[in-house]
Amino acid sequence: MGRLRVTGAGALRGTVRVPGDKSISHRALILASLADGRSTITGLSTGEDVTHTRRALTRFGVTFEEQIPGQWQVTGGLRHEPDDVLDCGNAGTGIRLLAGVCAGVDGISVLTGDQFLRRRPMDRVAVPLREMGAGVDGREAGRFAPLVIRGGGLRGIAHDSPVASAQVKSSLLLAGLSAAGPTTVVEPHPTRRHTEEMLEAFGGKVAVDGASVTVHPGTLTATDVTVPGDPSQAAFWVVAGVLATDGEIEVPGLYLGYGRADFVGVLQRMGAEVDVDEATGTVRARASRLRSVEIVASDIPGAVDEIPVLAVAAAAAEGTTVISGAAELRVKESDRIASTVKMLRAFGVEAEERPDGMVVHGRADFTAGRVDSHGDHRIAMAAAVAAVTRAQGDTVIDGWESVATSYPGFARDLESVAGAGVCAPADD
Ligand SMILES: O=C(O)C1=C[C@@H](OP(=O)(O)O)[C@@H](O)[C@H](O)C1
Ligand SMILES: C=C(OP(=O)(O)O)C(=O)O
Repeated sequence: MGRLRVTGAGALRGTVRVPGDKSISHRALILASLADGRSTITGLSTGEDVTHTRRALTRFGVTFEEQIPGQWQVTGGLRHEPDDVLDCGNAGTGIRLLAGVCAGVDGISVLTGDQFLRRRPMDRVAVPLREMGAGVDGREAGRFAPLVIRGGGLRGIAHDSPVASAQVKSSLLLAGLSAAGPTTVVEPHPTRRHTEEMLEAFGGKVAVDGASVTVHPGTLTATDVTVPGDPSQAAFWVVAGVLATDGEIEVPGLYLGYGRADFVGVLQRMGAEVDVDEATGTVRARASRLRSVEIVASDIPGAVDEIPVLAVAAAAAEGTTVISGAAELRVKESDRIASTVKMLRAFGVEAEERPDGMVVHGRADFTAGRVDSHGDHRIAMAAAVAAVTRAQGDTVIDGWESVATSYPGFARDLESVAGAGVCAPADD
């Protein structure tokens, strides 16, 4: 198992260019595959999740050619069932969005993933896709992958989603492209709008009205997509800049659209010196004194993947932070309520689980610890931020290899802001 040793550093300074947005990358690959003609995608995420989605799409006969690093030419026209099992790796976004695609094509598709993905709930897409007319089966009556989908002959539905999930919404919108009649999804809280935004760019007919989205069936036309930087990855550097004794970090070129950068507002509520330049998509962070905050249900959809690193910020704040309305965290790559609390405790922080969140008691310094990522990239990266900014001594993070799912160059970027030698592979 891969391990990373991280040493504390007083100063964290510089500019970090994060990888292309993971959510946008999955969608760019899928929509370019469905579209007729050739699309060029520039700045695609280099993470393994997105690579799995690209490879899965080749099973449908779509071709991808990397012209220069990060720039892909896609020849779309996906119409037929895949010729092999689709391995989605660790990617919840990949499997759920592809399930929608598979429901829309005539024939049989089988989708699976790694040991973590096979534990995550799939009934949230299986149930509405069945209602649209697809046959969806899987382990435990379709609750878990591997999933077997018999696609084609769909009808549009109106789905009241019990969970605020952009993956569920997107899965149904993708299936809806080939259904008879419009498909509407209503969410309990509005979530990120990448699928809606990109469907429009590819000539799809989609209408957003608050928490309700409707797609009309139709074909897509190839277009070129430039993938902006991933705000979820930027969050690690922003929190690092805020927590460092001497911190000043900027992250340019980010997607700052709806439902993705709400972590900035949460940090500002905590008293962090963080500002945003919308024109250049830049977020800048400076070392700040933080106070505790309440993070509630309405904060979650726009900061869902940032909760582990926001919990690290809370652990360094004065007072007690309560996070609620975040039960969805239990069904991510790990149970992120349990794994975040365990990670904080490994640094000597007092923290408790709640069924739908956690309580974090802030303290001035962390003790260096040994942390387990639980196979979860966001826990590993949040731990690295805690270790480099606040821990006294060296920290070893077990399961560091999970970081490759979304941010293979994270350790290199950490050295670029904190100094060469601040982290290194560990043997013990
Ligand atoms: O649609 C997406 O790209 C994503 C939606 C979120 O998941 P849910 O839809 O399950 O909330 C998020 O956690 C995930 O990292 C990416
Ligand atoms: C939850 C995540 O991704 P996914 O659901 O695509 O596995 C994530 O990247 O934090």
